[in-house]
Amino acid sequence: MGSPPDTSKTTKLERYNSYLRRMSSAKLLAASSKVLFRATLLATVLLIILLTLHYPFSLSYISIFSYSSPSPHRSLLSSFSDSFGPAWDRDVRRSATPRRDAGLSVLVTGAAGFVGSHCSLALKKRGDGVVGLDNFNSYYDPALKRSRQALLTRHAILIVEGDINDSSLLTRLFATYPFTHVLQLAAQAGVRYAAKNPHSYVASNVAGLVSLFEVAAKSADPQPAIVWASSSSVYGLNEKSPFSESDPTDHPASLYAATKKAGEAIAHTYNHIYGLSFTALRFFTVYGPMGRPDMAYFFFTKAILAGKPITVFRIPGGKDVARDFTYIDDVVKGCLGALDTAEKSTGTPGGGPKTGPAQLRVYNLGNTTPVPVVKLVSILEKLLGVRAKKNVVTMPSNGDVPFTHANIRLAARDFGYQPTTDLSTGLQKFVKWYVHYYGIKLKAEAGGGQMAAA
Ligand SMILES: O=C(O)[C@H]1O[C@H](OP(=O)(O)OP(=O)(O)OC[C@H]2O[C@@H](n3ccc(=O)[nH]c3=O)[C@H](O)[C@@H]2O)[C@H](O)[C@@H](O)[C@@H]1O
Repeated sequence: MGSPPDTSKTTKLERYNSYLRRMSSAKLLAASSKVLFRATLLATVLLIILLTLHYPFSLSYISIFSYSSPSPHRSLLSSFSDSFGPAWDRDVRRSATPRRDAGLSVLVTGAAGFVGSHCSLALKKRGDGVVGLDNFNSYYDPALKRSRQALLTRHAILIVEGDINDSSLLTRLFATYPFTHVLQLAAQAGVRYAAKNPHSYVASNVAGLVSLFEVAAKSADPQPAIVWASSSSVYGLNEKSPFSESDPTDHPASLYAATKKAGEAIAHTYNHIYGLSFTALRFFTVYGPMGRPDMAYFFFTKAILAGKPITVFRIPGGKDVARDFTYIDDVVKGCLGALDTAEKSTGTPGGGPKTGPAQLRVYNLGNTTPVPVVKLVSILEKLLGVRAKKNVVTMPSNGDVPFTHANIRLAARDFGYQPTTDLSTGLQKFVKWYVHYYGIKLKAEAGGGQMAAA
């Protein structure tokens, strides 16, 4: 018999092979876990990007703009109008639903605008539901509109990006939520710009208005009550002072004024035929924090701080041009008062006959104290601590009127409108916001305690 084979070497080899096999499967496992982890991470990132593009408001509660930043860029959060779907519907309903008993649900058009953003915040703060609509056009710095949007987003107010001329978007909004009110502030503003770009006024202030009224009359169920921005400019070359709502408005001095006057006539028609409830608010040169850069008090401030000249208009014959400058907080109170007292529309949804006459109102929202523009400049000089370089010229005849002065008796009687902010106080608040927003430091100059921009 031969000796048994020596298996010790074979056994060692097998053990070694099995060790190698265990090692390589462990490595394989580790490697495949890494791949799996990376793939999951990539998929998550892709999913987030997709969600952001398609359901912007779901993520827009995360604040990405600073209120004080002068140049927030357009973000992924902005295009709502082409994002219809269950998440969009849910976001609209969430933003539109009031948080108080008998609260209003208001569609605010022009919500990224000056008056629109302030009104939206005030409504939301008292527990009303608000959905904004804005086309974010570039008539003035869209970054400021995005900044206002960011502020509204932080208060859980959704702004849908779209135009009032987009009937299908409007129809979709009303189908998604039964808004009780519309605060129609989307418009092409500015008196002198109308000479440069007349068609933009017709597109927004006439065609856009008709588009909104059509949907409100024929698609919305229930029909909302509509409160909307007319303008003190409809008084045109009126010489009677103060201006009362019953004064004639037959002499508009600008195409802007003419389109606002047309808006009042169009509202009358939709009230008469379809029973839509309308309240027109004639705003008198509204100013304040987060204001419009195309307005004189705003661009005067910018020019004065930059040491650049400003042009101050005078009426032929040397009289001062004057405006009934009205502070934003006073106007907001007027807008809310008008909404609160607006009666329901009386039409039949679908555009059928009205069941009875509907409310049709017009109110001045002014300050009642006209101030010469030269006085406005001297207040700014004091607040900024810089002397303005003034070019005083005769007012060109491209849309401006010599003066405005509101009689507010009707608004006071019907919803307690009472402006409380004088121009100095209001401009002080504006300047405080302006220097903060644009990161400007006003510093004391050596000697004389004068202030200057750093
Ligand atoms: O109340 C209104 O109905 C209107 O108020 C303002 O229009 P306006 O009063 O002309 O406001 P600004 O453009 O800010 O002008 C204010 C005053 O400064 C004067 N101004 C304007 C520009 C300029 O370079 N120099 C100057 O002296 C104007 O003549 C006016 O008296 C708004 O721009 C309109 O959108 C609004 O509808």
